[in-house]
Amino acid sequence: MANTAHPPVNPLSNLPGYTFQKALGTGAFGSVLLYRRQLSAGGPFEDVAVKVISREECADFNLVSREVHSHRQLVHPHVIRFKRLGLTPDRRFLYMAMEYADRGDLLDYLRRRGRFREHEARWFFQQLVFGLDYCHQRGVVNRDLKPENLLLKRTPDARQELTQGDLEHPFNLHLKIADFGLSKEGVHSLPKSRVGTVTYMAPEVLRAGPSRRYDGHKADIWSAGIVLYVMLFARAPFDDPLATTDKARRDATMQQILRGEWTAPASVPVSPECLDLLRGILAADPTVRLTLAQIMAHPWFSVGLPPAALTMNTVLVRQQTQQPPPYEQSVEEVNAVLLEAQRKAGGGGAGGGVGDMSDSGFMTMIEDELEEEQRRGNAPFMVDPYPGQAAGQAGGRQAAGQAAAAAARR
Ligand SMILES: Nc1ncnc2c1ncn2[C@@H]1O[C@H](COP(=O)(O)OP(=O)(O)OP(=O)(O)O)[C@@H](O)[C@H]1O
Repeated sequence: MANTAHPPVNPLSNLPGYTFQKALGTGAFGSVLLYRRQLSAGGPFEDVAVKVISREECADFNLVSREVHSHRQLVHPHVIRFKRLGLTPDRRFLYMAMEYADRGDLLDYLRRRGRFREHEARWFFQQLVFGLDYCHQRGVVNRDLKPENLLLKRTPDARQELTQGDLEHPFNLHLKIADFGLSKEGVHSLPKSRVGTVTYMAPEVLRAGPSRRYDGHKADIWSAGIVLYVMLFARAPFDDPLATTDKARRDATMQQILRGEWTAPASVPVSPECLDLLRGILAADPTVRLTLAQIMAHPWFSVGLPPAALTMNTVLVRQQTQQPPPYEQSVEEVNAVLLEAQRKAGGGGAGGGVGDMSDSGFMTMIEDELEEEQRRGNAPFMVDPYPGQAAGQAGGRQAAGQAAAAAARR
């Protein structure tokens, strides 16, 4: 698709306090850029990752609104923190400033380092599960968990001796869930997530359609299980690497997922407890799949965790519900930006309104994206985005618990 509204190199050039550093990457809908910003006049600086979304190409502001409001209220050590939504000085782009994860994503790290040892995989998996459980308790499902969307950030107390060349040791890294779906249906007409890998999708997601619903929480748990498998074995449980085209590979992968049959490579030694957990998570039938509470109670998962880590999320959610954490922008300010973006862009997508979003209404804002797609007559995920086209044209365990427990106290 012609990108008629490609952002300039430095779209915030006239925004006081923001200094461009470098481009971080490009997603389905726009760019992500690194900025250094001054928090107050003469005050300290911080690095922020800034997502830039073209207003012209944004087809559904309602969806953007929901994603922004979801992300904004997630305040957790294992979730990328949302900071601010605004319009660029030229008014052509929405920008979203977020916490910057300075060590790239889990996929890149895995590629460079090779498969993790079991205790290293557990370190990251514990963080993923804590972050995911928090999101679910706050009423937010992710539906796009994959190593590319799990970002890494050097821990403040990282130990120099744990670096390996230019690679940090896993125990120096905190995992943070990113990407709350801004790239999905509505923001761009051909979302990359639909085109991209099906590797992390649960069988019930592949089967979903207008008359077949699925539970997004269970689907997230499946995806987390695939992430664990990939960390342990550096390959996906469902795949056909010998397929000759991308489409054939995707089709074969989907069939394998639907059959729900997977094995662990015999060449990689993994403990029986770990395999038992994987079997519980990668159960094709979502009704027998382990819940997050069951995962957290599993002997393989809980190794090295202080008891407080396991109750942290409940405490945190209770505290945040009673007294919302200090957000940089009020809900009214965010809504004003969204309304402004929508108005000038000529009305935006279906429904349009953003006025029903409030802090108190947040907990009722549970996953209804599927419903929305169904209303629009889309059968998500079973759709081949390129019908009739050839493929290729489309262009320290203890520390985890301590971090968790410390966050619970904050
Ligand atoms: N908060 C962040 N800190 C550091 N890097 C980030 C941050 N957010 C995104 N990035 C990086 O920017 C790039 C683009 O991210 P983005 O989320 O837009 O796209 P994507 O995940 O590749 O695709 P899609 O959004 O379609 O799933 C990725 O390489 C990602 O790792």
